[in-house]
Amino acid sequence: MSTIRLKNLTKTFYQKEGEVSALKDVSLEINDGDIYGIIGMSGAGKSTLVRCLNYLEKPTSGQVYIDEVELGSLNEQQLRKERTEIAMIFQHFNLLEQKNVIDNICLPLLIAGVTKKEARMRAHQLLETVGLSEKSKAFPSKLSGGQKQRVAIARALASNPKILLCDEATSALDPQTTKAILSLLKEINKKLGITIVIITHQMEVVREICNRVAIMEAGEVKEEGFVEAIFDNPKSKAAKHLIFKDAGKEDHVLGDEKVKDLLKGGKIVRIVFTENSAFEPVISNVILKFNTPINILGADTKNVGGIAKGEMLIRLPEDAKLASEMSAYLLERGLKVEEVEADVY
Ligand SMILES: Nc1ncnc2c1ncn2[C@@H]1O[C@H](COP(=O)(O)OP(=O)(O)OP(=O)(O)O)[C@@H](O)[C@H]1O
Repeated sequence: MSTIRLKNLTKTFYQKEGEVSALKDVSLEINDGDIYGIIGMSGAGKSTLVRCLNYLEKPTSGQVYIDEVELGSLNEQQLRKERTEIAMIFQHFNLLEQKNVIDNICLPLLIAGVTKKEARMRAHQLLETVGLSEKSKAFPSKLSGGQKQRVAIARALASNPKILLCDEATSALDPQTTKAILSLLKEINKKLGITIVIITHQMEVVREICNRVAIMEAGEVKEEGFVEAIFDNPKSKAAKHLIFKDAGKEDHVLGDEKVKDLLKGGKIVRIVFTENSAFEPVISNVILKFNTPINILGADTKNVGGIAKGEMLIRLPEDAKLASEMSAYLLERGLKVEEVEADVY
């Protein structure tokens, strides 16, 4: 297990066309055993952050501490050693196509000086851990995306890392395979006690397995904290944006154009229910009490860190007084009610 501390990290790329500030004063603390999500839209700086985290990219300023060792203070050899404790998996798996599964997993062990016999034994154990024993002799071209990622995870675990960095590791996978890989990562985190950092642009990935999350936009961390707290009550525009997009996703009620149309009418609010409250009585009661229909735009239940949460998007009537009375009524019933502003989308 391992603690990661980023302190006032900046990274500026100097190019002919000008400077790009990919990271601006990023400070984060990732605790032992966390499954920590770093989420943001394309260009937010996620990949730069993760490359700075293991010093594949040297930050322009600021410090990276792994278990209180500052990576900037290490020489090349020490840094290489430290890096063996930080493994990484990628969106496109990065397996060697000309080597079979077992040889792909053996490779980092052989490079580290482990004997061939030992490496093969360990590789077979790792294949079992990732549930792919029957594919030991297959070549990557014969594997599905999910199977390739399992091999990549086994290879990453070969060096007994303290930290596993996952850079968009499920972005190329279908939803069902994504779930299976995320549940494997969760198991690895629990059983082997490895701290996991997940870089993603998908809120559902964060919801599914992360305990904490940092939301990035334009090189900055806009919001950071426990996933459940941010899901219930997002404060920054960046968090609201990601959560709102996620809310409309599963029932396909809200396509992009449709949302823009809907935002033209009365206020849209997002309501979050816990396990102990149900959608229906509250919504029926509000309709009965105010004798006014409300438009339900989408509703579903989501798994937030293992807890079932209900979520609903409704449009309140255009009459501002009535809308605010309805909001107040919902709030009084202990629901989280949050207005979705047009500029959040
Ligand atoms: N080597 C580089 N040279 C110049 N600019 C770079 C370099 N790497 C990244 N950038 C710029 O830094 C910014 C952040 O990029 P980064 O790849 O970290 O974002 P990201 O959040 O990972 O995006 P994506 O999800 O699209 O990969 C972008 O404006 C990008 O163009």
